Amino acid sequence: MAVYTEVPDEDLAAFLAAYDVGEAVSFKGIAEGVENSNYLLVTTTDRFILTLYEKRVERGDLPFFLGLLEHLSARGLTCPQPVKARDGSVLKELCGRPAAMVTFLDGVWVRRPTPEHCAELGHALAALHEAGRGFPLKRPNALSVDGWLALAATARGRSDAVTPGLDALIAQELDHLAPAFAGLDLPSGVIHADLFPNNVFFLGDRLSGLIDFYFACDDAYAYDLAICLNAWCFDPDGGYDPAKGAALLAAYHAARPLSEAEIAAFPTLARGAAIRFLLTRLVDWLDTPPGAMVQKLDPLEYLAKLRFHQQAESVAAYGWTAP
Ligand SMILES: Nc1ncnc2c1ncn2[C@@H]1O[C@H](COP(=O)(O)OP(=O)(O)O)[C@@H](O)[C@H]1O
Ligand SMILES: N[C@@H](CCOP(=O)(O)O)C(=O)O
Repeated sequence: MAVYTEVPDEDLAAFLAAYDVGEAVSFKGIAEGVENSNYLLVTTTDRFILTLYEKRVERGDLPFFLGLLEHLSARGLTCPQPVKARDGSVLKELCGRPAAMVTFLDGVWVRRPTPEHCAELGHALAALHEAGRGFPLKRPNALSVDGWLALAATARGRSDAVTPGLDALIAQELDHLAPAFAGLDLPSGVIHADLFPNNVFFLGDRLSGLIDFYFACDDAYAYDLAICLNAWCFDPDGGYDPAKGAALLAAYHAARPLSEAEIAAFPTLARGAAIRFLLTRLVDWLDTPPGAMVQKLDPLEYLAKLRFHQQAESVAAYGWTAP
């Protein structure tokens, strides 16, 4: 479920009066998503997504997220474009929440990605990294090493209830990753940081757009690629699929060549990307009250991915070597 805030008709009409988008024809809550309240709004002129930002999104981050969508759209990336009100602003208030309207993107997300989908993704991710250059606002990654340590502290003493030994494994992994990440000096800029299949739309076999930039931040480009490899290149049974990984890495490298340092760091980045989602899922798993209308995601899926990366000695473990 992702409608935390219900919007009465009269509040919607008052909100829309500030825009040149016509009048509402239909207005429906969207069940998918976890962070914010999203509505599909059809007006007499077009279709839009209306989002009310809920408590996990910092109000102070919204200019970064909305400004980034404008910056990327202006550079040809297909992503939602914030709709300007008549006064030129893109951020308003609705039902006591910060709220914005963005353009609707056609397409569907793929439940079972193939190597061809992964190649499309690799190309689009490199295009996103290139298009993000020159974006003037900065947002440090709150879910990098310091964020992982804070999440681990929140879960400490409770994780073994999810699977025995998890507390110690997390502590050992962070002892390894904290100095390893501190020693990295990789090409960085704006990254999406959550480009899972549900945030990538396809029309047929062609990628048609990217959504959900609410974890976007400044970090290493290759870390974003590692997040994608984790999210796209493992099969539902948990096995790593080298054909998907090779397709993703090759397509990315063809569009934005990876440096030797990025290639050498890839197994470390993949471990970091795995612990990041292991920890956020774990804390959500432990802290979400029974019966809450939020889909809890399995932390152990990411424990299995982490174990795979712990065995990887080089990027060759992912089925790809640089040409
Ligand atoms: N610009 C858009 N165009 C079309 N559908 C969208 C758009 N933005 C969001 N959606 C729909 O809303 C759902 C939830 O959006 P998302 O941004 O992933 O929510 P959350 O940030 O709450 O996880 C998506 O799965 C998609 O179906
Ligand atoms: N991709 C994250 C959860 C965030 O969900 P989204 O709907 O905002 O993409 C995970 O899988 O843990």
